[in-house]
Amino acid sequence: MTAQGFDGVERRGLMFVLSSPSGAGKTTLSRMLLEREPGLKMSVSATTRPMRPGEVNGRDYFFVDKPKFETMVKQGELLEWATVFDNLYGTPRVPVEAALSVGQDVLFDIDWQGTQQLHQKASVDVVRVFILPPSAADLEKRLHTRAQDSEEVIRGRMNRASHELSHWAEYDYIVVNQNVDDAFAEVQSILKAERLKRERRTGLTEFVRGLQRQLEK
Ligand SMILES: Nc1nc2c(ncn2[C@@H]2O[C@H](COP(=O)(O)OP(=O)(O)O)[C@@H](O)[C@H]2O)c(=O)[nH]1
Ligand SMILES: Nc1ncnc2c1ncn2[C@@H]1O[C@H](COP(=O)(O)OP(=O)(O)O)[C@@H](O)[C@H]1O
Repeated sequence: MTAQGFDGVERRGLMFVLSSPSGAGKTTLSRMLLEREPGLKMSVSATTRPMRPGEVNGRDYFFVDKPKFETMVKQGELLEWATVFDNLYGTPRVPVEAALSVGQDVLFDIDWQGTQQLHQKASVDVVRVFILPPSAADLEKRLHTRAQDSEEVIRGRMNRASHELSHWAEYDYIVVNQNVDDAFAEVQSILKAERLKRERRTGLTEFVRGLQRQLEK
């Protein structure tokens, strides 16, 4: 599980988690990260929720029915899974392990339940970021401008937001998404700094030994 840093020092891949109340901006920030950060691969979840306009099966989610999802759970195909808004969501295990094994970092857009499960399994490799909206009014406005859900679904998402918010303290970093470019810069800085953490940089001992050999010549 090693990646090569820009400086040539090997390190372990990391699992970068973005969570937030629905509508706070996870999807937007994830897309920006994937566009600008080479070496980062999105984990595409499986879900039983209906596809929204503009979504693509296999890109945004693997859209499956409930029996298929339950089979995936039984066969141990999911790294974590949870019920959110009456639908089932889960992370397929194989693509994540494959990406980490070739030295890529993996980005997850999952809720607090999935984040807890991932952290229990791989704590040192998991970086947890929680995105907050600047206000409840902004959150509601964003859910409306996204124009992908019915009034009833939006009401449900707003009702759940306060419950989701209550899990903020289980995360390593908190970003308020007021201006999207500022929030993106903050999320990107977290990723860059986490990639440099000593304990992930498995190649450091060898690198420093090489430096010492050069100095002793
Ligand atoms: N535990 C878990 N949660 C997921 C997974 N995929 C998506 N979610 C979460 O499910 C919630 C609903 O996602 P979605 O229906 O796409 O609506 P969104 O909130 O507008 O992104 C969000 O909080 C996602 O982070 C997953 O694989 N596992
Ligand atoms: N900082 C921001 N300011 C204004 N609108 C935003 C901002 N960030 C995201 N949005 C918009 O809010 C809506 C919800 O964002 P989205 O990324 O889908 O949220 P989530 O994935 O957390 O549900 C989208 O229409 C998106 O374009």
